[in-house]
Amino acid sequence: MNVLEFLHTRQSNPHLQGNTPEQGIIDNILKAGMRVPDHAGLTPWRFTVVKDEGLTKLSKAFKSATISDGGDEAKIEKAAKMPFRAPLIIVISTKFHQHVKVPKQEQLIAAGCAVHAMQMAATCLDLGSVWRTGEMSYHPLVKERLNIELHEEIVGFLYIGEETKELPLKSSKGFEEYVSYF
Ligand SMILES: Cc1cc2nc3c(=O)[nH]c(=O)nc-3n(C[C@H](O)[C@H](O)[C@H](O)COP(=O)(O)O)c2cc1C
Repeated sequence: MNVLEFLHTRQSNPHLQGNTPEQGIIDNILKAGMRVPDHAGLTPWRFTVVKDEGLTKLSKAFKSATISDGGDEAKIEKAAKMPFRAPLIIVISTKFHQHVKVPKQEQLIAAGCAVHAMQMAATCLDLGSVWRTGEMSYHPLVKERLNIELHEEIVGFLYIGEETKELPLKSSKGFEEYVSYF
């Protein structure tokens, strides 16, 4: 498949499991995240790799956060299970810098590009992945447990693993109604 075909057909897969990807695979994914457009070269992102015992620690963080919000038993149980939906999660967060030419929003966008680049790298490495956020990504307790400062943003939890279910190729949205020429 050439790169254009790849871009035209990429899609997520939330059905993930299998072994923890080897370190070489993880490194290649992280390397793709580092290659994104970055105004003034600020590197306004941080990647936190969560695997093995880290998944249990993240589960405990999600559970504590849900308890602190007064969630019921079902919600607490659901939150605690979330990190086990894949053997590897990369948490992408911002690392905002003060810069006269680069407002925060550009730095947030660059961090988002890193998520997308890593998702595409995972696909190239024959792994499935899905970009998730949800309540837990905005929760101060979760940030604290992940050593992410409260004024930073969690841009995504990128769940990565072997695909346990092959999904049919979705049809592409047409671009015409979203495009105008000036
Ligand atoms: C910033 C962001 C946050 C997202 N958060 C979630 C999420 O919490 N849960 C979810 O099921 N999908 C979430 N998605 C959407 C999925 O990653 C995915 O793009 C969507 O299911 C469509 O599938 P596709 O990527 O195959 O087109 C998010 C996407 C983005 C860009």
